[in-house]
Amino acid sequence: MSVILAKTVPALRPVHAVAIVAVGWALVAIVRRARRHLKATNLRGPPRQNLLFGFQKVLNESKDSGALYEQWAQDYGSVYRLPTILGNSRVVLCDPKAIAHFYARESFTYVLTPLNKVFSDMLLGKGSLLGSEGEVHRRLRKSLTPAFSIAAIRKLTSVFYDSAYKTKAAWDLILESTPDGAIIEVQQWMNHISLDTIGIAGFSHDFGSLDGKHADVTEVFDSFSSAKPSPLFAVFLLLAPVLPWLVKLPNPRTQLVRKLNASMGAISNQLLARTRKEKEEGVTEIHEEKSIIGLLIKAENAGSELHLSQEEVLAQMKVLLLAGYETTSISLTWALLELSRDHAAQEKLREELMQLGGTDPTWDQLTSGLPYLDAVVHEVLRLHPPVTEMTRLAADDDVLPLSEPIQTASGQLVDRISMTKGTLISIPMRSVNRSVALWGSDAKDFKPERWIHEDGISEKAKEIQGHRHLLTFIDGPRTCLGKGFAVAEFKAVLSVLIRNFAFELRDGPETKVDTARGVLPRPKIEGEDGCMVPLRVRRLD
Ligand code: HEM
Repeated sequence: MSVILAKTVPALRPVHAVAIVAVGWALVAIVRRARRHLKATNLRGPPRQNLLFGFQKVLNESKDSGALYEQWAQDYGSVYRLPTILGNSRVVLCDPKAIAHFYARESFTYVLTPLNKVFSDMLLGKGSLLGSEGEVHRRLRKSLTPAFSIAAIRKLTSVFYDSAYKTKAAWDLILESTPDGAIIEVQQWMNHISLDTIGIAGFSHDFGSLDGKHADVTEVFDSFSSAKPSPLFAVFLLLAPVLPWLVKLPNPRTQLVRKLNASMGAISNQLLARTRKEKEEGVTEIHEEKSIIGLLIKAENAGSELHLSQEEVLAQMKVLLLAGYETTSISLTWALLELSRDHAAQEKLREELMQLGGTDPTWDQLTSGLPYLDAVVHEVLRLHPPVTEMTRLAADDDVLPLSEPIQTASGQLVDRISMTKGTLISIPMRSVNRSVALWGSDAKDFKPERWIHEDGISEKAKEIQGHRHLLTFIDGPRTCLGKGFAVAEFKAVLSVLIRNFAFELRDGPETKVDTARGVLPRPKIEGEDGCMVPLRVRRLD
């Protein structure tokens, strides 16, 4: 019988397999589209101009994708459908109520896209907070949460100041012989500050980068901004939302991602081995129970409720290195840039800090006693969120409420929209943070005062949920776990630098600032290579 079958049924050739996959894919797409037509709100949106890439190419190549998202929101309403690659589309949410609804359901109804997962696994390995969802995400997050309580961060204040004072000492040395100031590339210094701070605060390890020690990991981070993606990789990136495996194909950018993973893994393994050994030997004072590494090791040995596998422990170490390093150094660099552009704000901040009589702000002053410092920090976080947008996949059908009714494609006014399973949803955080419709006509300006005056923030902006009505740390179950840490570090470091030094743009007030693609977008001077931010720094005695 089997001999007869072998003779009569032709073998499946690769071309047939590809055809079957393609037909299957097309069928799924047709069914999904039919469901969407029947069940989902028929949203308006810009008409497809490029059949292959939709608007994805325009967005990937744009220097200010936030402005594009904002223009479409003006033209088509605060929730709209955006054509993307190969006939696909995503729904863009700019409406505060819809965004709050979305974030409240993140990790369960709205889940990571296949591309999110591929990137996360390539960069951090399997089992990271950033690459997990649902109950697994909840368990991983719970194991780390005690390290980020107010009491735990308060204890770290001296670590933040130590990093700031090491920087001050190094700059004092540079400026000793140049009373009129010297040009200092501040971005690199902010990288050193955030790396050494997360090393000591999180892992009881001094990377020593502020003391001039070389850390492999910073070198790999740095190479991201100097490595231009090849034209082929740019095409892969465009197609990746539909064909995520494309980003795994060998290319210089992917190699860097893997190198960063390996480099963060090597450090994390070293730190874990040392701490495990110390634990065995009973050296408890080095890793307090509530420190990040202490908690991770505790979870590795915990019962089933919180247990973390070795792979998960390692992945969390990498998440914290990445999150603690990139985002904070980018924010500090933007702060120095904005204050170099706006001398009045810089002077006002200095005056507020000087009122403390030459001492460093206490924890209470850092958190609630210095309104202008608080205003500068939140204005920088509003204008320059290091993570600019995110895309997720609807795992279920859902109905999202709206703050204001929108018009559908058939002209109907609706105050809620229906969305079907399988829909891709994007939140353009940077665009919403800077939206004129929400923040008013001065939304694009650096204006710390808006955080101080009673009516400085419009009622519409106040509808945005999330830390201080910003989407910078997103919101909901995945909201940044380190936001208290980040804001306290940001304020402590800025308070020391602004009290002791004056900052100006190297080439005068007209200097144009651009962004370079690092792991995340980083500021740089327009027309210059890499991502350097050279400022004229002067000592204030
Ligand atoms: C200005 C500084 C920072 C900004 C703007 C920021 C922003 C963000 C954002 C947008 C996310 C969500 C990412 C996603 O789900 O795709 C996130 C997650 C996270 N951040 Fe931050 N972050 C900052 C600093 C930090 C620091 C200093 C730490 C730790 C020391 C940290 C730890 C984390 C962790 C652990 C997560 C994952 C949370 C989860 O999935 O449950 N972040 N952060």
